[in-house]
Amino acid sequence: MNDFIIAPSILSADFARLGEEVDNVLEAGADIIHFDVMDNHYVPNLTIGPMVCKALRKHGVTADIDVHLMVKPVDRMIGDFIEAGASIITFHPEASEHIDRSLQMIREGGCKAGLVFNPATPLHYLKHVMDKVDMVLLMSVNPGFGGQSFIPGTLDKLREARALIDASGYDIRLEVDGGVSEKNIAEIARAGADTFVAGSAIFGKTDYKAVIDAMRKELSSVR
Ligand SMILES: O=C(CO)[C@@H](O)[C@H](O)COP(=O)(O)O
Ligand SMILES: [Fe+2]
Repeated sequence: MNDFIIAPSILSADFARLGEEVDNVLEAGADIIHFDVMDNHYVPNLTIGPMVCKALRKHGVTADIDVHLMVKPVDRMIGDFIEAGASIITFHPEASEHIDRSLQMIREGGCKAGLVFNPATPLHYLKHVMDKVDMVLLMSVNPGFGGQSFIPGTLDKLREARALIDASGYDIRLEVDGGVSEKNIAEIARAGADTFVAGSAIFGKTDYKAVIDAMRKELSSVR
């Protein structure tokens, strides 16, 4: 994977033209596709499931699909998304009865595994599973909706997560999700993130390439 990864969240795409939207954003320079799964139980919203992931694969999408599970319980969805062609599957530790088992299920299915931390969820869930995660995802908004404002306290939490990852010696990506735009992406990268989810900042504009290029320009000043 690239040093910095830009992952547009299709939550803000036009669902009536989803295949075309995904093609267009990849053509515009996105690295992977962020796929938000909400169940109206763990979070107060309802979105898309494994059938849509499978349909994108059938449509011809070959880029990595980064599935962010906001569902409870999680394990049944893990199997379904492995089967549907997910590349990365992340879940919220509070939503799993057995975090270690859920992580193992993801890797055994051939996908990369990750844990997602809400703004108020402590990072201590990572302590005993560092060897089983490929991705740590910090939410910079409360999960459930696109278009919210970045919570500034996430920057300190990113620094804390970066230190834990570096000290572990494992190859783990640090992703941030919520309120990311070309205006704050450099500051977020300086705090330690290497993977950036952006929904409304990209799909809310007509020229996806211009936004992604602007993000890359900002990131080039960081490393
Ligand atoms: O997981 C979520 C929201 O729960 C996100 O992936 C959002 O879709 C990000 O949207 P923006 O804040 O970038 O508009
Ligand atoms: Fe997300």
